[in-house]
Amino acid sequence: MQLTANIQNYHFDHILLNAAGVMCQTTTELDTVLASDYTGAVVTKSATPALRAGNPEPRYYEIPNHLGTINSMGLPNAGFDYYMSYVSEKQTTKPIFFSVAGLSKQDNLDMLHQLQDSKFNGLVELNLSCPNVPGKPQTAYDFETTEQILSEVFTFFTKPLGVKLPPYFDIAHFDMIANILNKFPLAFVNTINSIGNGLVIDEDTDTVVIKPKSGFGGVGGPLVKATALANVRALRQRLNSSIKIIGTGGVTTGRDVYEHILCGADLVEVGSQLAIEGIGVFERLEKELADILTEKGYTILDDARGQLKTIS
Ligand SMILES: O=C1NC(=O)NC(C(=O)O)N1
Repeated sequence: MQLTANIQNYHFDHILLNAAGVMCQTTTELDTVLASDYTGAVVTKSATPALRAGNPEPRYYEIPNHLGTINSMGLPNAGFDYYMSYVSEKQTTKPIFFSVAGLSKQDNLDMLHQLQDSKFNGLVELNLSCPNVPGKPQTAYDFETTEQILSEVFTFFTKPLGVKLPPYFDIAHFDMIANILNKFPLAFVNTINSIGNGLVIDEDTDTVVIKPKSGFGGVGGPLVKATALANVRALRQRLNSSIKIIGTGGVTTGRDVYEHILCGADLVEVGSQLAIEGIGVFERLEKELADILTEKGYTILDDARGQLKTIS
């Protein structure tokens, strides 16, 4: 079974990888994802210019009954230079995605200038959708600002760049963000980030389950799958074919991976379920996906990609 994908001249022998934020904050975690025989790549924790402790704990919670997760990490990370030295020294045949999440436009421009001027030969993910920095909006919900940032970025950035988007919930917004993104030579779009500012209550104590922002946090896992699939499908239908799609959100089984592929995803990321199950999730998901493809008569993944049927 051929389970491969390409983004520009990057080839992926496997289509699964971690979602930024999960199992990617330290060199040990990054090495663990890279070393797996069932991942096609790794993405770093979204870096800010300086090291960040992030939000106060508790800031992560696994919702009972396998419903998913809620988090308000607040971009804790070892700082841009830490990840730059990791990617500069790392010998690997697997592509690396370097994720950046500046707290301002200037932060993002500064980090992208450093990446542009560096020897880094992987792909860059501009995270425009973190919902958990108190007082900061999710940039990609502001269409004008998003277009302005991308306009400035592409005056100098020539390496493969993609954006990590928040979920959209309105067809008009799918149209608006796609019209903006199609103006730029993006290598990929990664959709979705967690569904921002959800609220989960502990049924024993009638208390919120995370401390930051009085309990409001990004929701991931099974609870977000329908929204994740819709965003992959809607953007695939609207974006230029040169812009590849990374599908993220709600993946706990090979069937979920397959549904992201049906909607048009080229690569599929695993966040909550990786945090819950550990590195072994990738082998399980790939085997389950391969079984589904075989059952449906496919021998290569490409033939299933985008083949979602509608009702005529
Ligand atoms: O972009 C992000 N999405 C999340 O759900 N959480 C993290 C974070 O809070 O650092 N960042």
